[in-house]
Amino acid sequence: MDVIVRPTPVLNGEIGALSSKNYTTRYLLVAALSDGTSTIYHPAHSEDSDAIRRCIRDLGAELTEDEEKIVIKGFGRRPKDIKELNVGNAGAVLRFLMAVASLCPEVTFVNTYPDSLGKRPHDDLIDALGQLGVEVEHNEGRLPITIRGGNPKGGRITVSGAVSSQYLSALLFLTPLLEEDSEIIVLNDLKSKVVVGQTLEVLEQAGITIHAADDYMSFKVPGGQSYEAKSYTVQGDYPGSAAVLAAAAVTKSDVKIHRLAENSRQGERAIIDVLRMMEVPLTHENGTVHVQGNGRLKAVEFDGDAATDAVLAMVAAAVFAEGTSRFYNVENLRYKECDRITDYLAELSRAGAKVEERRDEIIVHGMPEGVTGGVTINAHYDHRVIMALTVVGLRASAPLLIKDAHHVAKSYPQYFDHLQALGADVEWVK
Ligand SMILES: O=C(O)C1=C[C@@H](OP(=O)(O)O)[C@@H](O)[C@H](O)C1
Ligand SMILES: C=C(OP(=O)(O)O)C(=O)O
Repeated sequence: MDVIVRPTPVLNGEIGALSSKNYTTRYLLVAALSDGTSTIYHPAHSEDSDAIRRCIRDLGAELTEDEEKIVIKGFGRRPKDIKELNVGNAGAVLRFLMAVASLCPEVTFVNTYPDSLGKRPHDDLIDALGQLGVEVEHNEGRLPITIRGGNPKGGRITVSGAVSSQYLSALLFLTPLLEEDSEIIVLNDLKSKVVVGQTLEVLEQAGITIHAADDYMSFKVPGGQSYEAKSYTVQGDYPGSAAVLAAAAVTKSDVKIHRLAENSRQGERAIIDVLRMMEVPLTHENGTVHVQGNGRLKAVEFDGDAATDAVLAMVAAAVFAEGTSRFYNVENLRYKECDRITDYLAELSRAGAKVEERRDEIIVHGMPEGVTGGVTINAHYDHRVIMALTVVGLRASAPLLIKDAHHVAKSYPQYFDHLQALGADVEWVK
């Protein structure tokens, strides 16, 4: 399915934020790793959250769901002996479950997105699991991957954080369940460090003790722990909402998004600060962000690693700013659903934006007069590319046709419904 995005000068209205992808993944996982029955209120509904629902059910968790909540009876440290898991295109789900699979005799993760998740590297996690005595068969660090676990005991593990924080998070979920104490040492920097804060927050809520160094480069994990069964409430999602906020920032708007907690640990909360730096009129009070855009924005310089999943939306806003913006420290955007530097900038250029890439930077020469548009965009299987190009299309002279825009459902199936509700001229076409 494709989407046509037509120029839309004005956006007005209110929406509730979608539920957080990252917290939904984590709460479903810790509920599955407990022996009791947990309840998760307002879980996300998307392809990635369906993927973890499906996989933990395959591993032996019992799930019952209604409109408001999901009740999960976990499998604790004894997942079912199953042969195959399909995580769809969900990177975090794959990495977290690769660690959990080391409690199973033999599980194969199949490759259903050869051109997206199938291209992403997992070597650093494979190496770390190897140190625990887990045997991993793989295709040059990529899917399909077979894990032959059995009985890892714990101990000293080193893991590189240079490509993704998800490898470290995976080990933090696994090691408390092992018989012996573990020490995890992070080598070569740690990208997306703020997301590890979300992992630690959820582990603490699940009754797990971890001793983390302040810089998150080393951890002491007591072994023999059990996940407690609990009730959790999923907060609103900043990465997805960042795209809607960017849309409001580049138009004349009066837009409110509710359910975005001011004190959230999501790094992508920085979209608010970045839009403020761009001099977009907005307020953030009582969980509601209110943007009253006038279409005028100023260029910014920003360390994108602090808000990994909102950088594409920030860049889309910068396309219309006065001056040159620079988003630095973003190399790990290259290892996502597509290469979010080269592939994304190719699509932005096609739409008429003036952008330049470095190995770890995105540079945007702002065009307050707007871009030409009138072209077809390749989504590269990437929900965040789709959302960001939609923002650009709202302020193009001629419509953008985004091919395969249904991949937006990886994290935000209702994205185009939300934009339509705010008055955006977007339309699904076959
Ligand atoms: O732990 C997580 O849930 C995530 C970590 C981040 O990935 P990296 O650590 O690979 O940057 C983020 O981009 C991804 O959407 C979700
Ligand atoms: C990169 C993302 O997700 P994942 O790594 O879980 O596939 C994302 O949601 O933008």
